[in-house]
Amino acid sequence: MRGPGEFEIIRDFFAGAKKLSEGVVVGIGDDCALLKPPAQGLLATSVDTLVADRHFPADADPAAIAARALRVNLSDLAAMNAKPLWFTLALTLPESDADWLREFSRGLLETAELFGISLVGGDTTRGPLSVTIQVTGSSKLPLRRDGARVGDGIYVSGPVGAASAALPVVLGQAAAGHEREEARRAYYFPEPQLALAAAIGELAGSAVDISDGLLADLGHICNASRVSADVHMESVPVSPLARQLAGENRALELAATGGDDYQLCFTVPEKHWSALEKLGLDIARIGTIVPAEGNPGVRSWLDGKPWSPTRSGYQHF
Ligand SMILES: Nc1ncnc2c1ncn2[C@@H]1O[C@H](COP(=O)(O)OP(=O)(O)O)[C@@H](O)[C@H]1O
Ligand SMILES: Cc1ncc(C[n+]2csc(CCOP(=O)(O)OP(=O)(O)O)c2C)c(N)n1
Ligand SMILES: [Mg+2]
Repeated sequence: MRGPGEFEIIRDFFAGAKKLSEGVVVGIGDDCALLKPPAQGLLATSVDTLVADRHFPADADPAAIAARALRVNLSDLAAMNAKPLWFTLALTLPESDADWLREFSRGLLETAELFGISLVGGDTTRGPLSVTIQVTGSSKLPLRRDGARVGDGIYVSGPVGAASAALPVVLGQAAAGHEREEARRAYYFPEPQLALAAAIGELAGSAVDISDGLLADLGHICNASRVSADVHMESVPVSPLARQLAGENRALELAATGGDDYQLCFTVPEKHWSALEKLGLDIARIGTIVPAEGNPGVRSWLDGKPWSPTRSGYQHF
């Protein structure tokens, strides 16, 4: 049976999100969306493409693919301390499959509702499966990568290593007993750290979300801020799931370089440390910003000795 055509796909699976939300003057259906920015703050915009078998298994549950695609984009808004407003979806499909589309749009629109962001447009094309989402938010107190200063504390928002330890389970290459569901959640449903970003907005000097790996993404803060970082690996909150799935040693490697966790890494100047502590957040101090002395970079230590992971963070090329 022939699946729905391009315009039926848009009408039946995505235009249902048309209910006008804040600032949407024209949503799905015209050549552009027309949007009214909030009176205060700056607009924050970011785009991430997820490619089948590169970012998610092609045969994954479509609702989970959609959830992950929107969540990783929301994570970029969190990294800048921006409140989600609107998003667009560019969907490339190898074929038109109504059952797949129904599940995909359900996962997408449920996630959108959960995080208070509205779908305002997109593009639907035929080709190898990929999902591109562009998000827009607004920020009154943006957190940038270039705001780290010598002496700042370096923090992570929560456990790292879970999603990359979960990958072999998700791909069906490793057996998992009772951890299977937790592994699926870690990989497909990363938690965008929007509330945490709002809480630290006035205290943090810089932030980045951890997509490629903790040390690699902290390296982006160092480069942008022209500083270096000392990271004490024994302070890194290694995910218990990563420990169970990968064992102690490999879990530390995955926590340092695995990526896909979408926790935030951020820096806080000393004058704000006591205010940060008073917030009572479940975060971990993992190191200190130090002078670049030539090349900005991240140095990691374990029990006082230099420690290097056996691989670097994720790079496409
Ligand atoms: N093809 C491109 N054209 C223009 N800017 C790009 C392109 N690819 C990435 N960038 C920009 O380079 C920076 C780093 O990109 P990336 O590592 O993908 O960021 P993130 O990890 O936050 O998604 C971002 O500011 C992004 O917008
Ligand atoms: C099937 C599959 N294989 C491997 C990975 C691991 N992986 C792929 S891309 C990536 C890094 C994050 O993606 P990227 O496109 O670099 O996002 P950005 O840093 O631009 O936000 C990781 C850890 C995965 N998520 N899924
Ligand atoms: Mg990347």
